[in-house]
Amino acid sequence: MNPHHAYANEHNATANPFAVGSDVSHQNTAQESLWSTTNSDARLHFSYRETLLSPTVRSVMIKSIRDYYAIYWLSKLLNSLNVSGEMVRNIVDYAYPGAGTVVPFLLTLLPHNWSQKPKITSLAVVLQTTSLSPPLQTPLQTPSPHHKGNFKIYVRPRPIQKSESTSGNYHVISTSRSKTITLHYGKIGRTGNRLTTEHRLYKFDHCFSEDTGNQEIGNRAMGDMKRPRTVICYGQTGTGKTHTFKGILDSIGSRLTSLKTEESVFIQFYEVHGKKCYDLMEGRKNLRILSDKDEKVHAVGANVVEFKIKSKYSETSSEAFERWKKILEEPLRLRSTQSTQRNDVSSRSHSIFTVTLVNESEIRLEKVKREEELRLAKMEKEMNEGEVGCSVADNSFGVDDSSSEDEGKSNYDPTNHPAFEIINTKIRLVDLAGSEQNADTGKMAAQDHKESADINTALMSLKECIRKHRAKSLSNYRAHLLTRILRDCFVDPNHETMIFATISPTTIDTLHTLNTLNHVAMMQVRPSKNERKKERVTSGGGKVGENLGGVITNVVVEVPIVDSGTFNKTVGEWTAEEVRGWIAAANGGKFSHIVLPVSLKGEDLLKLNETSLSRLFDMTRIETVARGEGEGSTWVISANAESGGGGEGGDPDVGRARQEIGRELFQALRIENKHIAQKRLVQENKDRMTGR
Ligand SMILES: Nc1ncnc2c1ncn2[C@@H]1O[C@H](COP(=O)(O)OP(=O)(O)OP(=O)(O)O)[C@@H](O)[C@H]1O
Repeated sequence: MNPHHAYANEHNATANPFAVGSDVSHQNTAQESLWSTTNSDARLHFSYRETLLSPTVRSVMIKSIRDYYAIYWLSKLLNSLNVSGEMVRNIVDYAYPGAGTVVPFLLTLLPHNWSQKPKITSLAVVLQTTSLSPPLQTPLQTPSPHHKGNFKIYVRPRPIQKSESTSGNYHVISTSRSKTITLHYGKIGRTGNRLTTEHRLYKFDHCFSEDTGNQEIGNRAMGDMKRPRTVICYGQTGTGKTHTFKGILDSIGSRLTSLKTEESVFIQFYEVHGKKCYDLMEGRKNLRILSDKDEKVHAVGANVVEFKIKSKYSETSSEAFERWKKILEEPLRLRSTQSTQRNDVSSRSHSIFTVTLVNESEIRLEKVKREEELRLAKMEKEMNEGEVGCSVADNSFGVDDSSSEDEGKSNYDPTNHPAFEIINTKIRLVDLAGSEQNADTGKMAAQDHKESADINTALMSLKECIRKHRAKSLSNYRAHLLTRILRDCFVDPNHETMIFATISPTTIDTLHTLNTLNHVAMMQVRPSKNERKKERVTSGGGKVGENLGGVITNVVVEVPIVDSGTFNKTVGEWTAEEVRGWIAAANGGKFSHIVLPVSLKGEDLLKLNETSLSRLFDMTRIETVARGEGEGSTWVISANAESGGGGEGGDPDVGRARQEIGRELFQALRIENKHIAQKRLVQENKDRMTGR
């Protein structure tokens, strides 16, 4: 938004959608009612995103990210020169947050033939471009994640989309050396005049770059296919879980169909939606998930489709691969999707695909063994005549998801089910439902909220199970249907689990990305005994404990958000137009409803005290008119001034509100003035040192 747009006068009244004097309070009401259907967090998120996208904050934020890298490079270079730590600190202190200017300055100081000079020159180039290049960064003090055993965590950011960049989004993440990822988490203070940027460095088993293709992802997920494994795609809606899932499906297919064998694999594909389960291989038929006496989970009645790796010996790999794709076409289409605000085709269910590689001779052996067991059991029963067989309650997850010890066991005999015939290797691929947050749920109905809550519960259970398992304590996988299905991951030491956390690189998704990274970071670190007693980690914007396995460089920069190059003068030097521009954007737009006389300059403003400032404008509900004749009017009023005029003898509440605004305006002006004066001083010092 151009800050000047907030100022309206009679001449541009028709061009401005908020015409002079028109009452737009109904728009506020509509917005309020939308917000009232959700909770206060949503409001917070909306305003957070909008603020980060505003042009002024955007440029300060991008500069802050670049400065971070500039400082990093700078200290690295100076270190390589064996410059003393004190010197590095002094230079960095001096330069920050204007590291963009310190690079050319450094060039003037360094000898012409200095070997590192080209590097510094290229840094200057980096700083001049708008897109950020990933830094060659090593974590300064990253605690290495504990040995992760069978769990691996990968992070995959998706590329920024065209629509996102055209709406002013920019990168807030960067990956480096395949192991670390940095999230630049900007926070605007309540006054709107302070930006705090946290640069959070996380370390994982692998961090892919945005341009990594699905083939590389698939290869990583498949490994040598020798051990049973579960690959889980986890992340916020719209970050590429399904894209990754489909890529891995293709990789499995292409790996299998490259084999020269007429053997078969068996495929199951179903989805879990709330407490219901549907077979994607058979027209979304209702399924029941039951545990057998060994607590192995089975999708009872699920269609198990046989896929012959080569239908005949002469079939080529690409023909076989086409058959593979064909088999999966319908189930992929059938996946339950529903429109949300974030992603038009958003998965609101967990999809579970399994492929089982079967060794026929072992199947036969297993069958014979089972039949023998059944025969013996039958004989025993007949011998104990009169004794009633133990019938355990049906525990279809579709009906009951309680978590007692006996639950889930049934008299269902898995040997009759082909899914039981898991002999060699089983590959399970899970596309989790998107972790939708309240911020995205402005349009959600009550049913959707319930669905969202269930998804979040499932994801929390998953995280907890992984943590518990890694801490070698018992995982409560019975806590949720999803974790029951994934039971192998928590009980079978031979089972490998890989989590592909997908994230969005953009500003608007910062809070979600933070959430995803924090969660997967929590999964990767085995909690110590002490930590288990005293859990210090909170998610989202809260404080993050060291056990996240990441490093947080918390850099606080006070930035006069309004003064981002539009004018670099002290308040006393502002023209009337600059005054209006500042008023429109200062303190997060808090004064944008104020209309000052058009001729009021910066020096006039500084002469006014709090009371005189508050008398400059009149606050009535419908229309706010500046004091001077024909000097303009405005369309919205202070949140504090609900009714009536604020003039002498008017509503005392409005009078107080007006005084309050006057006081805040007075303070904001002084803070702004101080910022600009400080900045000017720093610049003068630099000029003096460089002899300009
Ligand atoms: N790595 C990537 N490269 C290119 N495009 C991608 C990548 N990841 C995601 N996309 C694109 O982003 C969009 C959203 O991706 P996708 O549907 O896979 O997200 P999702 O996380 O599965 O969302 P949901 O949870 O709502 O299903 C799609 O148009 C997809 O093609």
